[in-house]
Amino acid sequence: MLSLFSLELARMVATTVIRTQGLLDSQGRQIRKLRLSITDRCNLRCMYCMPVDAAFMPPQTYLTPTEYATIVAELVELGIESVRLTGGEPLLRAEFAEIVAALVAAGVPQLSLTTNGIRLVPFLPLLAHYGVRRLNISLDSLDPQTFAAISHGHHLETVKAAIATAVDQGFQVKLNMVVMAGVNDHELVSMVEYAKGLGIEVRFLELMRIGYACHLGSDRFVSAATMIERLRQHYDLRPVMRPLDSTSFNFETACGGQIGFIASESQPFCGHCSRWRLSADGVLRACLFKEAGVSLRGLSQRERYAAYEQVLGMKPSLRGAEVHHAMHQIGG
Ligand SMILES: Nc1nc2c(ncn2[C@@H]2O[C@H](COP(=O)(O)OP(=O)(O)OP(=O)(O)O)[C@@H](O)[C@H]2O)c(=O)[nH]1
Ligand SMILES: C[S@@+](CC[C@H](N)C(=O)[O-])C[C@H]1O[C@@H](n2cnc3c(N)ncnc32)[C@H](O)[C@@H]1O
Ligand code: SF4
Ligand code: SF4
Repeated sequence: MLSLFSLELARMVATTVIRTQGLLDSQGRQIRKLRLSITDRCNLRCMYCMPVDAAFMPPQTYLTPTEYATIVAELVELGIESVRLTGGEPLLRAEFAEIVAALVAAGVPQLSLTTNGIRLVPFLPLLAHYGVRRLNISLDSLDPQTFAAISHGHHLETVKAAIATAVDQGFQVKLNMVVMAGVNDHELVSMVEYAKGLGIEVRFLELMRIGYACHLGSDRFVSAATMIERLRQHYDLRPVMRPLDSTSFNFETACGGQIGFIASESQPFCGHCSRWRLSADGVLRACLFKEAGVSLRGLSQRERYAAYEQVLGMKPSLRGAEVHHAMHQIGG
């Protein structure tokens, strides 16, 4: 009886702390960004993300739009300032429009989207209506055959058309390209030129050792330092100031255009990490590279606040070397 009482008391003290201090962890990292995966399914099969015969969660395990809104409203109250919808491919989620509407109604200050772009164009009016202006679009190659070899889909023209339309309509678009040796690393300059032509930022991602990517040999890896060295042969790169918790570090070129690098392998950015992740089936995680998380499904409000407190203590100081859970299930 006494121990139950002590447990309850500890829970009350803990939740009082997050209610007053917000989501500040013991290493001084303030959690202010949430990556929200709304499905683990995808219409592509990128060679570093999932196998062709990938297994998916049953859709009935997904949180509902109302459940997302309830959780996100609580997290906004605790200091979450921005929510990025991701997946899997978020635009495949049947209730996408309802989720966006529910999140906006829940008071999310900034809502953004990471997508492969295939189904983007019909959603642009909805996104504009709800003020979702920041779109990160994945584009790993400008060559149709390489694009298909990486993604197992023949959608290069559709994605390029979606990028052009979104830019035309005033969305703030950033491109994400995962760079792999002997696959697409010869396209760094052409990607910079393509982005420059559209007046948008391109970010080159190091291949991370997560989930299905662990089956790729280390000889596929290209470090940001190598990419920069190659790009410096073509451009004068000037460093640009970025927020401390930015995933990328950026440069601008003398001829305009920003180039960023997401160097999670060679230069992990955990010291200032401000992100949590919520998977489509409701598991809240403190870190992309940690299997462990806490399921929020079916919890009462009091239990959820205790779960937030628990997750606050789960972010490592540094990421592990690799992790085997699937990127598309965690919310990449
Ligand atoms: N290790 C690690 N990688 C991350 C983290 N957040 C994002 N990334 C990597 O960066 C990639 C691109 O992220 P995006 O979805 O474009 O979003 P972002 O860069 O976090 O967001 P913005 O800064 O708002 O553009 C992800 O797919 C991951 O590969 C993180 O917290 N840890
Ligand atoms: C998992 S996807 C989800 C959103 C959407 N389907 C897309 O591709 O933009 C988010 C981002 O994760 C990146 N990604 C996935 N696996 C990765 C890996 N092993 N290393 C680096 N980036 C990876 C993708 O390139 C993409 O930019
Ligand atoms: S990276 Fe995105 S588009 Fe590619 S398979 Fe994974 S979820 Fe799909
Ligand atoms: S590896 Fe984990 S702690 Fe490090 S930046 Fe990514 S999510 Fe944050």
